[in-house]
Amino acid sequence: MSNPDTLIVTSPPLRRFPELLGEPAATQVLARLETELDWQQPRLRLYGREHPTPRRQVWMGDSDADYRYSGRQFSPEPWHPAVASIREAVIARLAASGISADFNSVLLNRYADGEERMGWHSDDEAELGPDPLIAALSLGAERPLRFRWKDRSREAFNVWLPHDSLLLMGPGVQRQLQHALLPRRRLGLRISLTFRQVHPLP
Ligand SMILES: O=C(O)CCC(=O)C(=O)O
Ligand SMILES: [Fe+2]
Repeated sequence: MSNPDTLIVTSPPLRRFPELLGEPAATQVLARLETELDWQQPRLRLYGREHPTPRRQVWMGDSDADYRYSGRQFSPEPWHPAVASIREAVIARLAASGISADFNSVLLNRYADGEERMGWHSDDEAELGPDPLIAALSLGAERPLRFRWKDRSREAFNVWLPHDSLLLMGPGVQRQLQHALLPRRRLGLRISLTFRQVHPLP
């Protein structure tokens, strides 16, 4: 079988699929997202002080998929056609593995270099429901996503995310683990697209 996926953790399910889009499509779409999206750098409040987010991001999705992230409310941008077709490719790849998923929104993260990063968190906002399924496509520089268990007696681990790989965080991952994209030296541009299903709160 070509493109076998790697089961990193069985329970809760954490799985990496190589080559979602193939070349040259993956490299072309990276350049397109880099230039065509309106990348934002919101300021974050941390320990009572404001800091620029150490990366840029775009929140995209269906118009009713309002979302809170790091204490901020985001209204999604409309689907960019390239992102809409990536969403279809993600859903199709998961379906081919017997996983039924739908996504009404995506957070795109742009890390210009190895200094840019994302701190420890779980994607456990109420809008995502109790057991979200999140699928993350990585484009550009290969970096590790670091995972640690909320039960700190278990060992933390890295998941390396090569260009064009898809990481699936299944039910329970956000409840049991946190993840972070830690700074690393000498790395170039990376863009990740983390697809989610948001259930707007009443
Ligand atoms: O850039 C990554 O791979 C991680 C992104 C992430 O954790 C998120 O969007 O919640
Ligand atoms: Fe996350």
